[in-house]
Parts: sequence; structure tokens; C-alpha cells
Amino acid sequence: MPPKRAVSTSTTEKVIGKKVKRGISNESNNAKESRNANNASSLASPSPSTVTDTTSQKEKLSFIGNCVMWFRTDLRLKDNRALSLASKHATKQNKNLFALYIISPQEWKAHDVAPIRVDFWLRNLVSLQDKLEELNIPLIVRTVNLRRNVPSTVIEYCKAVNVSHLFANIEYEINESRRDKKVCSLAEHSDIVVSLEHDQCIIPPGLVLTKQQKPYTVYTPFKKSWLAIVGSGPKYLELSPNPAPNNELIREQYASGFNTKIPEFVEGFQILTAQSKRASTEFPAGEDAAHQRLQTFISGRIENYKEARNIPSIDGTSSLSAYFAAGVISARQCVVAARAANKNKLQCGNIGITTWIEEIAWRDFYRHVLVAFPYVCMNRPYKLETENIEWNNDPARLRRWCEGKTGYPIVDAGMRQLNETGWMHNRVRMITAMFLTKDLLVNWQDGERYFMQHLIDGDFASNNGGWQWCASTGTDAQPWFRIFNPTLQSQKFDPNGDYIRKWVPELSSLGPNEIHDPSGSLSPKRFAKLKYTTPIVDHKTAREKTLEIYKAVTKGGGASSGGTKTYKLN
Ligand SMILES: Cc1cc2nc3c(=O)[nH]c(=O)nc-3n(C[C@H](O)[C@H](O)[C@H](O)COP(=O)(O)OP(=O)(O)OC[C@H]3O[C@@H](n4cnc5c(N)ncnc54)[C@H](O)[C@@H]3O)c2cc1C
Repeated sequence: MPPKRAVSTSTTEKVIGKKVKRGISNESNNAKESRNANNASSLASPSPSTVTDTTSQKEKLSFIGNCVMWFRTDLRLKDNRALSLASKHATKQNKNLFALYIISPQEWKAHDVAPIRVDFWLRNLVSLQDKLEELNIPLIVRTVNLRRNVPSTVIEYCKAVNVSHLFANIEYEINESRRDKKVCSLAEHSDIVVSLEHDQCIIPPGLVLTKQQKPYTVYTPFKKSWLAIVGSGPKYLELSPNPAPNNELIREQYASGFNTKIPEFVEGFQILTAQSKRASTEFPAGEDAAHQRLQTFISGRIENYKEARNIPSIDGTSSLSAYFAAGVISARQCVVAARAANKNKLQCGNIGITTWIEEIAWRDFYRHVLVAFPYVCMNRPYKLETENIEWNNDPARLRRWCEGKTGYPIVDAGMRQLNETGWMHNRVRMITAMFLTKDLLVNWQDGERYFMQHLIDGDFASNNGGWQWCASTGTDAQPWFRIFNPTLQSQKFDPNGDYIRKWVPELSSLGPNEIHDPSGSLSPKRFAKLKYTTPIVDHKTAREKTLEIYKAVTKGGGASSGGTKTYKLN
């Protein structure tokens, strides 16, 4: 049993999420930035802060105990803001650091977490646990069936191991921030200091603003500003120190903490053995694997990234998204490595490298949008007037798209790649998403959900942002008229048909002139022999209808301008 803890009645300044007195020397220089970051993130998250003024806290806290690092989507040891601070704090106080992870199946179901993503998390937890154990830091894993019990479970665990300081990195989505607010409130009553850190983005949400101090709603000006801020000084790319080891006496004091077995699967999220094996090969777990992937990419393929990234048949991108999404590698680590390969420049130099860095800015952009416009987390489009679109609800359309049986080879190839591997190439994500929304006129939210339920790299901000961009309900600078022609996209980005041939075996005998549009380019007899489906819609007709609908909704007065008209998509 841990020793009985002292409970102070005065907790006013101790719980972060309220105001915490901060004692770092450059605090005043950063005050404006912190305020901005806090303002923006308070929409979605408790105010972040750091526990740094340990002396003054020591005086105020009736009890200085151990520290806990609560891992969420940040499953790494290196360059982990909250973990690094937790370790620093524990070392300074001569206390132990514990690590906690919560398996929360109800929350995961509600958020459409893909089983293959859960499998990836579990595999990474095993690797993280090994690394933590080398530092005598026990990783405790708790399963909490009801999501509403997560905050109390976290606090109960803190009490059980005599903790006075709880650290975590901020998750910006609405439900996660509500959960964290609850944790803060319970912590306050339990005399526990909570420290929530900005870690996911290179620049915390709220700090890339227009001249009018407003959030950007278009990527290109955001990117320019982002590059200027990141390049203006070292702090955003400064990597956090690795955690220090606990005293090995902890192995005797808390022996049971070192016996935690990471489950092989979570009920309701099982995947087939073959799929798991494939995922383990294509996305091996662990920080070392992620860094090896990064280095291989940076020392070779990144040079040609600008052109190669659009060709789905080749390995032209980093394939790091699953690691980003689970936090196995940080965006900072990636930008630092890319910049080093570009003679320490963020801009200019090798175009492949700078283009790749700009893709990481996209990732930041969608998180900034989510924090500035939190209603996008609540099933609402960024452009509210597009809520007036009455989508086509025919379930057969959605089903054929999900199964990769639309009769548009590039779309079918993409959907089958997703179904088989849990990953899809970015160009094909755009083509399939645009096809569902603009050719089939199916609600983008159905596609967003299906992607989330199947992607190993599922990430709310990037997925929601990507879907809304494709559906023209989001932050695209271009208005409603961006509609891809799937056949032209296919000819342009998969000219030989190699990608299609890989994923749609019915078409493997076709050459480059036939494969993009088999029903249009083959005789009916030859087409019938393929046993491939005829196109679900005619693109030209669907395009015209979609243009009409979007035009009417955009001009006809939608939710944001008080109108109530709806437009049918039959
Ligand atoms: C409809 C749609 C849904 C998407 N859903 C997701 C998702 O759930 N999770 C996800 O990580 N990405 C998503 N993306 C973005 C993008 O497709 C993937 O990040 C990319 O394909 C991952 O491959 P990579 O790691 O090889 O990327 P690279 O080309 O090597 O890029 C490096 C990293 O930059 C980031 N990035 C690249 N492109 C984008 C982008 N357009 N938006 C945001 N971040 C980007 C990713 O973290 C990526 O790993 C989606 C895009 C679309 C159009």
C-alpha cells in the first residue's frame, strides 16, 4: 500500500486548466503567445501550461508526490513534451515517474477508431513499455469500459501510486478536451496538479494568425505565415530531452507495476490474423522503426517527392502517417531531419524536401482549423450553408463505393487498397472522396466515417479536413466548382495503370489505353468477359447535377445567412 497522502484544502493555484503561476525566466517574452495559444485552445481544451515553478509549488502543496505521464496519441519516448517535463519534475523532486495508458473501447467506438489502428496502438505500446522499462518506468494499462469513467480511473490511479503531478499532451478534439476538463476538476479536489502540453503541432493552435489576429481559413497564406514563424527562431523545432531513469528501487516498491501485460487485442476491435501480419510488416511498431523509415525516406526518395508524391503506383511518399497519428514520431523530429538534409533551410534548396515540410504544415493547418472552429468536431461542416444540401441517401451507392465496385477503376483500386491494407495514397484519397461526394452525391460524413473505420493512420483533423476539402464544404480556397474527372485523374497519375492493375485484378490484362475506362474503350463482348462492373453513374451527368446543387446552396441563402431552403440531389 502506498503511504497515506496529505490532502491540502487550498488548491487554488495548483490545477492547471485554471491559472497556474509560472516561473520560467523567459515567461514574459512568451506571455502574449501563451495567451493566444490558451485562448484558441480553450475552445477545445483546458488551458495548457507547464509545471516549472517547483519551488513555489512545493511551498503551496501540502504534499509532493510522484509523477504520472498519461500517454494518449503520443506513444513515444523521444521528443515528447509532456513526458520530458514529467521526468524533469520527478527528477528534481527526487520522486518516481509512472506511465499510464487507458484502453477506452466505448470512446474508440464512438470515434470510429479502426481495428487496425487499435492493433497498431497495442503493438506500439509493447515497444514503448520495453523502452520505459529500461528506464525503470512502469507502464500501467487500464481498460475502462464506460468512457465517462475514464477521468475518475485516471485520478484513482494517481492516488494509488501517490501522485501529486499528472502530465499529458493536449488532444484538441472536443470530446477529448471535455474529458480532460473533467480530469482537471477531479484532480483539483484530489490535490493533484495537472499539466497539459502542446505537443502535436509544430506551432500550437492559435499562434498562426492573420494581420487581423484571426485564424487562417485558407492553407496557402497559413503556410507562408507558418514557415515564417517556424523559421524565425529555434523554439518551435527544439526537441525535448529524453526522460531520465527512475531509481531502480521502484522495482521493489511497485513491483506489480512492472508486470502489466499489454493485451493482444481489444474486444470489439479484433482484426484477422492475416491482416495483423500484413500490418506488422508494412507498419512495424516502435520509435526505432519510425525513425528508420524517416531516415530511409530523407536519404533517398524525398529528393523526388514533389513529383513522386502524386503517383500512387510508386513508393514516393514517406508512409509515416500512421506513426504521426499514433504519436510514435513527432512532427518536430521530421521537420528537423528534413531541414538538416536541406542545408538547414526550411524554404528554398531542394524542392522535394521543402514540399514535404509543407505537407507537415497541412497537418498543423487542419488542427488549427479544428481549434478555431470547434463545431467541425460536432458533425457540422465548416461552411454552414452546405448543411442545406440534401444528399442522396441510397445505401447501394455508398455500399458500392465502400466495396470498390463503382466501375471507375481508379476509385475501386483506392477503396480496395484501403480495405486490404488500412492505408490509401493521398492522391487516391482525394479522387475517391471527390467521387463519393460529387459523382455519387453521398454525404461526405459517410465517407469520413468509413475512412476513419478503416485507416491505420486515422486522424480526426486531417481526415475531416481532407473530406471537407474534397466535398467543398471546408477550407478550400476554390469554391464549389472543383470536381475531379476520375478518368482524367487516373490517366494523369496512373498513366500505365500499374496501380489499378495491382488492386483490381479483374483488369490486370488491360493495357494503358483501356484500363482507365474499360466500359468505354472495350467492345461490350470484351468488357463482359472481364467480369468488372459497369460505371455506377455517368460522370458528365453527375457533374452537371452537382454543380447545379452546390451553386443553388451557395447562392440561395443557407444556414449561415438565415435561409432554410434545401436542394434535392436526386
Ligand atoms: C479525404 C482525405 C482523408 C484523409 N485522412 C487522413 C487521416 O485520417 N490521417 C492522416 O494522417 N492523413 C489523412 N489525409 C492526408 C493524407 O492523405 C495522408 O496524410 C497521407 O496520404 C499519408 O501518407 P504519407 O505519410 O506517405 O504522407 P507524406 O506525403 O509523406 O506526408 C508526410 C506527412 O504530412 C502529413 N500530411 C500529408 N498530406 C496531408 C494532408 N493533405 N492533410 C494533412 N496532413 C497531411 C501527414 O502527417 C503525412 O504523414 C487525408 C486526405 C484526404 C484527401
